Amino acid sequence: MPQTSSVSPNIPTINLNHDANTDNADALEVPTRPRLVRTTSSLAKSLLDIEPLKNTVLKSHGRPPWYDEDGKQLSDAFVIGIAGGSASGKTFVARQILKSLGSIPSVVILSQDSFYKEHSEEELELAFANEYDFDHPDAIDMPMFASCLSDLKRGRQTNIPVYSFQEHQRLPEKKYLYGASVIITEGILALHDPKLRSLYDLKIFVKCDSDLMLARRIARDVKERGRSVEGVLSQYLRFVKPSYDDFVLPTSRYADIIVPGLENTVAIDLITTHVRRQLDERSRAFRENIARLVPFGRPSTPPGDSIAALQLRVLDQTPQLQGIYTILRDLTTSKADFIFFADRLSTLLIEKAMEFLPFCPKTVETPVGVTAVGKSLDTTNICGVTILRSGGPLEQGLRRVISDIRIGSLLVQTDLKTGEPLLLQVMLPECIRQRDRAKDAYVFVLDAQIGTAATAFMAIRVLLDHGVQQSRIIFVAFVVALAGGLSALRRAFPEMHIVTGAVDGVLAERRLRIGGRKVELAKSRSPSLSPTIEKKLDVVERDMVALSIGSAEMDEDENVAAEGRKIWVIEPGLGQIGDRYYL
Ligand SMILES: Nc1ncnc2c1ncn2[C@@H]1O[C@H](COP(=O)(O)OP(=O)(O)O)[C@@H](O)[C@H]1O
Ligand SMILES: O=c1ccn([C@@H]2O[C@H](COP(=O)(O)O)[C@@H](O)[C@H]2O)c(=O)[nH]1
Repeated sequence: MPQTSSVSPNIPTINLNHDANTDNADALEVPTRPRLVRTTSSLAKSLLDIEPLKNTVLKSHGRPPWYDEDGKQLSDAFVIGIAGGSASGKTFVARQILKSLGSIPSVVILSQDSFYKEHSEEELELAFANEYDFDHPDAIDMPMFASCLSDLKRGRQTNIPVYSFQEHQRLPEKKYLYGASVIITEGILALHDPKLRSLYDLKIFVKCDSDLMLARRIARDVKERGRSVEGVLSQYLRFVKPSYDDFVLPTSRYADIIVPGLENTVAIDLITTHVRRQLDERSRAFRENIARLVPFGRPSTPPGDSIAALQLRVLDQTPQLQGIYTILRDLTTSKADFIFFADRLSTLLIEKAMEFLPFCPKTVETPVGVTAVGKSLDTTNICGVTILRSGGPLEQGLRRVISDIRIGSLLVQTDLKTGEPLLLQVMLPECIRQRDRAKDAYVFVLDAQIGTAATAFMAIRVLLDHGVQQSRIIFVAFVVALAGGLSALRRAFPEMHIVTGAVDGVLAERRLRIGGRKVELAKSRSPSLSPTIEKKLDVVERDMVALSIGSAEMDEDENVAAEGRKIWVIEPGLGQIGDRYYL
């Protein structure tokens, strides 16, 4: 008999999405504002320290765009199905694949165990007496399994059941999952159901010696699942082994690859090479493509025409509003004034955005005993989603107007190598996380500005993936650039609403030169600038860098250091609003 190994694998995974996946609504109300995101190298170190969890989206360096310039999903997630006997090493193989894939964007190991059916009192009695057959295909809710997997594969969110082996029962809570580009499904009957099989891009069967499986199962069930050796043996002889022979082993004929349950590094190398190739074929330059579609720079049509064509809801340009913008645009405005006027403006913008909400007629009795007919708003399914960090200054206005509103957040940063946006964290309010509520939700998306529109595309796509209706998304921004990605955004999402107070003409290209950790904007300055303004400019430029590269660590790529990296800046603009507000 082969020797079992007691050495646990060193697994490089970290769950950046962990908090976002909790059902803790408080965590959603007060999103954290990460100033600095850890470097890839420090991430990699932490990855080595943390045991991966099943049924959790694990991310190593963010999710690049999964949709095209029309806002449509480009490709489904890559799904691997792993079947094999109990304790054959399915989870081990899944984790090894994860480890070998290295810096893949986001992955989830979805366990078939989550889909054991709910058990009645009688069934529970049998289960605790080791007399319930958990190994028959009927024990698993295959339609629910296939439906959750299908949602995840198509990029939709899903709410999967949570199963307790100790209690032999499905728990009342559900687990929210969203955003995996690779899904590894594992379970004894993962290849049994034809509908499930049709969802896999790669089918694996882990074949292992029966004695080894039994030995491993006894060790695991006693240690982790609160069982006795006698109980495990009795269940094994009565149900596990017969079902393995009748239902599990026969599914090996559907597998693309049979992997041994021990010493399987070569097989895992082959699998990961295949998966990596498949993922490379799916990746695509998104931001570059929008720029090709609608060349950035200066607007080609008069602003009035563009505003009408783009269906922007712009605040009336009263002298009072112009006064606020003048203060906010002014480089010399103090931080205190900037915050004060940004807060004022955010309230005006949100009040305007409220026009898209469904007010209903309401009759009230006034203090003088007369009835008055008015309007009221049910705020249950109204929420906000802030794009971190620059959308934060709009939250103040939203809370002033709807005091009890739930506000979630999305952290999107620019990949320094590709210039593409990366989705790093998703923390959404409950009314979006639950599919049946998402379709009724009205969502204010808060971001300081729309320039290239790459971040806006990502935010809208996340909401649509959750089932939010496009016409119920209200994007609120302090400023938008006419000659940026706005028209592509409008073309992709014609029904969503955009509310702003300023439409600026130009989206200018700048070069960022990165030398070591020093970053400069390569735009020449007037020689007559006073030292104070020079100093201020340094701060603003540093902040612009933060705008364009987020708070991601700068890489040390030598080519980039020499040539500079291309970034886009709205002109005249307000500078880096998030940083001027917070720093
Ligand atoms: N290839 C392997 N080499 C060494 N130990 C393994 C291997 N595959 C599985 N194991 C060990 O066997 C036990 C059961 O494996 P696991 O992957 O949890 O089984 P399954 O998911 O199929 O029920 C675990 O302790 C695991 O570490
Ligand atoms: O409540 C339960 C549910 C399932 N089982 C046993 O678990 C294995 C499947 O899990 P693996 O991780 O693939 O081993 C299956 O053979 C069932 O017999 C259980 O004992 N109690």
